[in-house]
Amino acid sequence: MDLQAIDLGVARGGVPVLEGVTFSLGLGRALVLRGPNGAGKTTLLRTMAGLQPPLSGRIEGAEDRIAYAAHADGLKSMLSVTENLSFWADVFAQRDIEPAIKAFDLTGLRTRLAGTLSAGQKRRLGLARLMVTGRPIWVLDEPTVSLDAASVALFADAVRAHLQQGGAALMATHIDLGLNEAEVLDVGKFRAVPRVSAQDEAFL
Ligand SMILES: Nc1ncnc2c1ncn2[C@@H]1O[C@H](COP(=O)(O)OP(=O)(O)OP(=O)(O)O)[C@@H](O)[C@H]1O
Repeated sequence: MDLQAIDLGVARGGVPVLEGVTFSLGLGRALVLRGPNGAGKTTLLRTMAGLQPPLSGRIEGAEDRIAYAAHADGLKSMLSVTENLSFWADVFAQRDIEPAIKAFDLTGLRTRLAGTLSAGQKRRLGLARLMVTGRPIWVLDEPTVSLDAASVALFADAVRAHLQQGGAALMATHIDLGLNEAEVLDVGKFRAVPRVSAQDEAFL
């Protein structure tokens, strides 16, 4: 089943940010959200991931199918790299963390406490967690922040493999990952129109 946004309205801090957002994301596909800073990409991704309710419209095909990775890595600093991944694998009733360790080049860091990793290494570990969720739809907010060119390439490979295995990815990123499969959605066209209140109309 596709992940669908249907006439979706999203708000931040009580203020409508986007409205009428409609798209469909099929398995095997990637959709990249574009738009300038503050356009509403994070707000839309958080809503799609179920972290906040929509203001209007609806979302189909999301239930228990989304793995979300945001700016904050949310790693357990006093657990090692393998312990962090095993913890997440347990949460999602998965077992094998080896493909994730390999895909994100974490082999030499297995026993390191997550709190001692560099920013880019933490990011790699945060993204590796996606693979141990077993969830088909990855929702990613600026996944390449702190990553060097080699790590961006690893990440792009992991997304490509995920799509080839029948997964899907919805992401906000300012950089081109070189994913031929990716479609682009400019959120600017869904910008919410500021409402003129009834009180203001008396002064027109
Ligand atoms: N807690 C908050 N309260 C009120 N407004 C907020 C809050 N957080 C964000 N906003 C505003 O909501 C709007 C949408 O922000 P959002 O983070 O979704 O944009 P974005 O497209 O992801 O931006 P960026 O590319 O900078 O990450 C912005 O105008 C932002 O200032």
